[in-house]
Amino acid sequence: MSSSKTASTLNPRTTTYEFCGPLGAFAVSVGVPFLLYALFFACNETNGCPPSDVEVLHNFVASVQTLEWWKGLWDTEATLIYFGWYMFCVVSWYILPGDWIEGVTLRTGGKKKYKINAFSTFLLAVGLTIGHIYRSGPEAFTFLYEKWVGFVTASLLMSVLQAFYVYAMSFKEGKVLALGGNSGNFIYDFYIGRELNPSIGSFDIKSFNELRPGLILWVLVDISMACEQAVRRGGTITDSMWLILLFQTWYVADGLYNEPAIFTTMDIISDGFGFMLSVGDLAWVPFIYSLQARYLVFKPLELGPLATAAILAVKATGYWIFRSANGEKNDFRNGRNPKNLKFFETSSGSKLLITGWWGASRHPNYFGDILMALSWSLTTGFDTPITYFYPIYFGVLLIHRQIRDDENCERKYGKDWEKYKELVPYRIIPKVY
Ligand SMILES: NC(=O)C1=CN([C@@H]2O[C@H](COP(=O)(O)OP(=O)(O)OC[C@H]3O[C@@H](n4cnc5c(N)ncnc54)[C@H](OP(=O)(O)O)[C@@H]3O)[C@@H](O)[C@H]2O)C=CC1
Ligand SMILES: CC(C)=CCC[C@@H](C)[C@H]1CC=C2C3=C(CC[C@@]21C)[C@@]1(C)CC[C@H](O)C(C)(C)[C@@H]1CC3
Repeated sequence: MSSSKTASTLNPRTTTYEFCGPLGAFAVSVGVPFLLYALFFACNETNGCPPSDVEVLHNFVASVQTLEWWKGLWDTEATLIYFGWYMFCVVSWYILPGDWIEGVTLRTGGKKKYKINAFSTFLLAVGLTIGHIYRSGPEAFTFLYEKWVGFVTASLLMSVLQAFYVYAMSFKEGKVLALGGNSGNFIYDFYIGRELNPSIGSFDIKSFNELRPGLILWVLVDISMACEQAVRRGGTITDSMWLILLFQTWYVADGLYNEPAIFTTMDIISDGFGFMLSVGDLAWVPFIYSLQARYLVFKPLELGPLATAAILAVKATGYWIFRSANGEKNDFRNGRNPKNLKFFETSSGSKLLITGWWGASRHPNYFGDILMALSWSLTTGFDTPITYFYPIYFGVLLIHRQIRDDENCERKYGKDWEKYKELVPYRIIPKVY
């Protein structure tokens, strides 16, 4: 077989588009950076959240027309700190000890190996931060609040640079491309991700970005918001700030502690690494997911014991569903079945769970995740719809993800997937959707 024939068998052309094709890919690529800035300018202490005054809006539109305003998006110090932070994560990956574990079997028949030390990187980063605050006071860690826009720009710059790098490197010989990212259309492939697992030596770029620089930064951003609130309130923070700090730190710590579970997710198994994931991991997660904490800096809120208990109940229910569902699947995919769950065997040889959480709906983990997202927004009360952006976006993302995953599974399992759908008819919320 000629080498070009081998390449086309291994990496077939993508013939169907997701995200409404190149136009949709272009819209999201422009829309995500736009939203990152828009959610800051539409929700901050100077303009309000949302700006209520027509004059504020008018002044804002006028200032955008000046060069000075555009220059304000750039902050050299923030950029240097951000790139330093990224290097800290890379060096931690390299020097901190960790087991090397195998991911799932790739379509080439091989398996990739990943170093498991995301949780220790998290402990190191948070430990150093808390030590710094303890020594120098909360005012020493408010710079993420003060230089917000500069950090957003820096993270966008890093996302764009990485997306171009992986796109260019994907043309080197012998690369395994994502089945959905090889359309030949630059805009689409750049966005979706052309190469399945871009890496530099044993350093896997996709899983590294998904778990470390953005996810851990999100917790540091929340800590910085709590510090800013503490400075303003003479050293104390509100119960709502404690809650958001606890919830989101828990969510991140849980994801990192269960690092091996990420190797059975859709992003790692079937999606390529392109602008969608680079900007999602590096900019969107730390600077959009922390919106509630940033809001609570300038709108401090004491919830009281009843509201706190109710919000805790929503969070705990969501977490219980999310963790047990992800645990059941991860155990099962790694050859364990401690709960003795029933399954059916597909003709591809792979098995699908049909009892336990995966018998209640086809994506029970999404349901738990949405409940947790809702609990985070509830900590901000009901004065503005803007802090509810996250659960709304997340609902849309997960519904879209469920459709994409259903299509992937249909391709993988053919008629068996139809049978599975009859056995498990609900998509996300058991008995409802
Ligand atoms: N916070 C955030 O912003 C986001 C969080 N997430 C979270 O990430 C996690 C991973 O999500 P994602 O990868 O999309 O989806 P899942 O973890 O649900 O994984 C989907 C895969 O699971 C396998 N599977 C499906 N049904 C069964 C079954 N019955 N038994 C065994 N295996 C089955 C299939 O792969 P195969 O059969 O090939 O193994 C399928 O492709 C979720 O918890 C989600 O909530 C996701 C996106 C954003
Ligand atoms: C349009 C746009 C900005 C898309 C990007 C989506 C990304 C933000 C998400 C895609 C999948 C994600 C996952 C997590 C964070 C968000 C992104 C990157 C995750 C790391 C969060 C923590 C969880 O425990 C998780 C490990 C299960 C999860 C994996 C998927």
